[in-house]
Amino acid sequence: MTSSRLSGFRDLDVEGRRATVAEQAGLGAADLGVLDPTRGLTLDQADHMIENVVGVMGLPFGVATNFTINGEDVLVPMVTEEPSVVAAASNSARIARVRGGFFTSSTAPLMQAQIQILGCADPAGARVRLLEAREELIEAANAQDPALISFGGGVHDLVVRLVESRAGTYVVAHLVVDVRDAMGANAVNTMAEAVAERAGRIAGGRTLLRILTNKADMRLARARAVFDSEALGGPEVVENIVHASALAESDPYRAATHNKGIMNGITAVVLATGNDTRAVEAGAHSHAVDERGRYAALSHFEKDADGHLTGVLELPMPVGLVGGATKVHPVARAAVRILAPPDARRLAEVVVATGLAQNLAALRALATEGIQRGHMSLHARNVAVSAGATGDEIEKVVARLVQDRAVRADHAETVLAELRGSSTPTSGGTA
Ligand SMILES: CC(C)(COP(=O)([O-])OP(=O)([O-])OC[C@H]1O[C@@H](n2cnc3c(N)ncnc32)[C@H](O)[C@@H]1OP(=O)([O-])[O-])[C@@H](O)C(=O)NCCC(=O)NCCSC(=O)C[C@@](C)(O)CC(=O)[O-]
Ligand SMILES: NC(=O)C1=CN([C@@H]2O[C@H](COP(=O)(O)OP(=O)(O)OC[C@H]3O[C@@H](n4cnc5c(N)ncnc54)[C@H](OP(=O)(O)O)[C@@H]3O)[C@@H](O)[C@H]2O)C=CC1
Repeated sequence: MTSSRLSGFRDLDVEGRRATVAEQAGLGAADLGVLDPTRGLTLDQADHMIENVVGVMGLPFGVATNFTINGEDVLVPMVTEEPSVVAAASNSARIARVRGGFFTSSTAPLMQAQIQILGCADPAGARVRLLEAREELIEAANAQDPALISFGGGVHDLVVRLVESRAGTYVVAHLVVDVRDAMGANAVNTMAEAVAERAGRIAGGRTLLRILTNKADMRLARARAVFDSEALGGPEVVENIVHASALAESDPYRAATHNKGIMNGITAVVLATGNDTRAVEAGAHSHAVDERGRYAALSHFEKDADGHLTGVLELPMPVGLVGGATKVHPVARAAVRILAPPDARRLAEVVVATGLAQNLAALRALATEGIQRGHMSLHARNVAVSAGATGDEIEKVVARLVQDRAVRADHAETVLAELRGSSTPTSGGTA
């Protein structure tokens, strides 16, 4: 990647943008041909992915510009139905660049599978017996996935917890598995199922659930950035964003929306790369519960000693490069080619950096002019099209809706009727 700072990129047509991305990412133009809606996922491929297939649904695939992560420029592929998300991520990344962009780190890719054991007469004793059998259980689990072992992964540890419930005490054994470049659900579930019966016998109970936990708190990725005070709009903006962050750290009503803003970025990259959005979302929301049991903001913003804004975001990021839809979906493969991450950890870090960028853009808008001007002026295109505008009419209707500060379907229909020289408003989408 030569540069992600692509001035004027948004003003190109789709073909022009695609050629620019291919050039910047060092790809041949044909590599991104699958992004053409007529050449993406085929019905036959879809029919092999899920059940009862009757079609394929398209979603917009964009790239966020301006990202520098650990000193390297990268174009970030994003799939989302929501207007202003890609613009917002690009906008924040542009501001972050002033002070070096995003800096990221991550833990080893450790996923955990749980084995629930019921009816142990002596749960404390069962726990210790299981820990005594650690080597035997790890060896049996590792035997399930020689490929993973050959890549340097495999079971890393055995942890045993006692969980009190309204139905009694459960002994819950966790296989902690280094899944390397996989998301890892299938790999760890296979291992848990293979050793569960033996674990139950050692514990003196009956095994029930054998499944990974989506609270992937041993597989964390982090991003931080310094957002220049002047580029943000001055010291007052920094102050206001700190207050916005503080409210989200203390008030679950605000935290839910704050975190939704983060997930605008995260889910878009996870989806673009064919990863499991629900697994990432479940992990994120479980991580948002703080040590006092309260749901809180995932990110934190502070003013640094020089008066600039620092932002940090850390959360579980179970994304892979080798399994699931990432491997079979042609568009997901194109997204991975654009990003070219050397491994799944790097992909996880890019996802979290995008989440932080997305969060900052929304907070900056909220802490200054409000969300509606920037968001609604991009949303206005949807409204214009829903009202029936086509071709050149779309931009003309958008301009009027924004100018009149009335991004509404009824107003779009009135404006469209005026443009067409008719006094009767069009009725949505039928023109
Ligand atoms: C929308 C902007 C970016 C406009 O911001 P602006 O300052 O009017 O834009 P600008 O024209 O000055 O451009 C600034 C940069 O933004 C990018 N940009 C700007 N426009 C485009 C575009 N059309 N296409 C592509 N990129 C665009 C682009 O990078 C550009 O720089 P350049 O690279 O061109 O030199 C700004 O108002 C913003 O960041 N708003 C936040 C929008 C947002 O967060 N949307 C998410 C939906 S709202 C929501 O779901 C979550 C929320 C808000 O509730 C979360 C929360 O409460 O915390
Ligand atoms: N609760 C949840 O989140 C659940 C999620 N899922 C789904 O599971 C899927 C992901 O499972 P996952 O285990 O990642 O997928 P896969 O089983 O498709 O891929 C993992 C396998 O890929 C092989 N592999 C090849 N190269 C590598 C490498 N470099 N690093 C690691 N493994 C490598 C390994 O062995 P080998 O070659 O022997 O295959 C490994 O076991 C997703 O589709 C997800 O939706 C499923 C159940 C529950």
